[in-house]
Amino acid sequence: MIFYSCSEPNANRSFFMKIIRIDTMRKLEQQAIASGVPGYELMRRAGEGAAREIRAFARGREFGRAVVLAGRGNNGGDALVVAARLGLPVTIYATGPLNELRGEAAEAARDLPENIEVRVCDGLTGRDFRRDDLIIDGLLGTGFTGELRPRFRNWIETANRSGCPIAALDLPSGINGDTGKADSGLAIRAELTVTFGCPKCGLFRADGPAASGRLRLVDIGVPEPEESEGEAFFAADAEELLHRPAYDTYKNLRGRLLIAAGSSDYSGAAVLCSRAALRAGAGIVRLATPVRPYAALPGALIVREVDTAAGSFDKESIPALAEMMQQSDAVAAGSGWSQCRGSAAVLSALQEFPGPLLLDADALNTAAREPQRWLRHGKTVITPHPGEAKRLAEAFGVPQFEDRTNFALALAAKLDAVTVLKGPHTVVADPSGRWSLNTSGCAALATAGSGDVLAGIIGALLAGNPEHPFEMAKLGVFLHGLAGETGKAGLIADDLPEFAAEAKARLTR
Ligand SMILES: NC(=O)C1=CN([C@@H]2O[C@H](COP(=O)(O)OP(=O)(O)OC[C@H]3O[C@@H](n4cnc5c(N)ncnc54)[C@H](O)[C@@H]3O)[C@@H](O)[C@H]2O)[C@@H](O)CC1
Ligand SMILES: [K+]
Repeated sequence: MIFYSCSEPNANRSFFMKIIRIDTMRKLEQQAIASGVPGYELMRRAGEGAAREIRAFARGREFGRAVVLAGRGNNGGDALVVAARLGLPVTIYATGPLNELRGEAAEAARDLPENIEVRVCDGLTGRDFRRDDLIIDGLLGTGFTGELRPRFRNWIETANRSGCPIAALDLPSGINGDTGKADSGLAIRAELTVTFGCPKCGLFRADGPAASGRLRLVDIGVPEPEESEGEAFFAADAEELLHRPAYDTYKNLRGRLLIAAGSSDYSGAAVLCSRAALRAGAGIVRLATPVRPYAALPGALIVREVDTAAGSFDKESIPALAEMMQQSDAVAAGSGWSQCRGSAAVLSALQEFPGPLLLDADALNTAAREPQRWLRHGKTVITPHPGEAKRLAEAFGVPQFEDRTNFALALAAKLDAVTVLKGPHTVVADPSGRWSLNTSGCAALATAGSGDVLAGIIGALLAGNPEHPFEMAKLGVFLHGLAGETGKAGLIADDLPEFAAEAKARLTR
């Protein structure tokens, strides 16, 4: 309808989001070179793309200098390309003389502008970094094997200890690209990792997520991989899903969302969820809530206080909800509910909604309390954090796999619901067996109310595009992650809806 221009999502639409192993990446590079793209051209694309992403990362932050750590392999070659394009004063710390580099890296060294300072260093100390430095990690990429050599331990430890933000190229140095393990117990801790061609498995496994931070992907023009270890969701995927609404659209067409949220204890959750839904582009948002919140409500919101006996949704709320469901394209429920004896009956009533239903927070805890009442078949999105997922698993007899992807898939299959298992690289799993890992976001999202905002964003997307809950859940999680990234120090959940709207606007064609 609004966001999605195709009638059916194409499972093979964006090959570049396939997560692959290192040997597959090497094969793709060789294929690209064999088809006539020079190796140095691939490196140039990688470096230029990384510089673009790093400039975006640095925008609004006051870096005085970029310190580029360059190893002797092609990861170091990428770093030299980046150094020339950052638009910041640059100092390169190289592990060896640049005139000893080979292959594409030697070509990058040849093209390095002469005015860039290069220091060949054995070891680094804290004095080699300034407070306002941005560090670029081009020490080790996919060629890293075995134990870190002592000199690299010193470089990585010193960079991590400097307190300066680090942007890693392709992989955080020290992380095994396949297993994600920091085999020597040490790896660069990056805030941003810009990876090239296809995302590597190691970014999503073991120590990889904590070491790599938010991820960006640069398309360097390698062919589509045949092998894949899974899917990851990047900006290009969001761009594909987001389209400007038609000029002659109207509010009903942009999606009508009913939010059933809040209680006398948690009235703010209803406000966060509603605000997020409005900012995410729902045409009409109606809030059903037991208690009028203290916090200021957006004027655009339609609010109805529902009857309850105890200040949280119960049997008495059902007639109002049923009436409001008839005016809605999607329903999002559970944020700030708190639980009472009557909430199970409310959940049963909501499950009769024929369109997409998103269930969050205490709606999920309610389902876990009375699993025998679960009626839904399809068109459901659940957004559990790990604690809620555990309760659901116990109630519904779902094996609690340690691997989060398998766990989310098992929940999705059992409940016949798109499952958004929240955490670093949130997993979105579809009952069909498809799954995707999110790549946006940062620690700032681990804050009270963040989940209420996520529920509102996905709810709005579902209302606008009810036929594609899996795609809309992935998109909503991605936008929510970007919103967290744009936050300044002291970000709170109240800031997220506006930031999510800005992120969406940047990605909308
Ligand atoms: N080949 C290509 O076409 C492209 C490669 N690209 C870049 O090239 C990288 C791969 O390049 P390389 O294969 O040259 O490998 P890397 O540059 O990742 O690593 C090789 C270097 O690491 C050293 N090394 C390996 N294990 C070590 C250890 N345990 N301790 C310390 N040093 C160690 C090696 O001696 C060598 O100097 C990718 O990660 C990516 O950044 C990109 O430029 C895109 C195109
Ligand atoms: K690196």
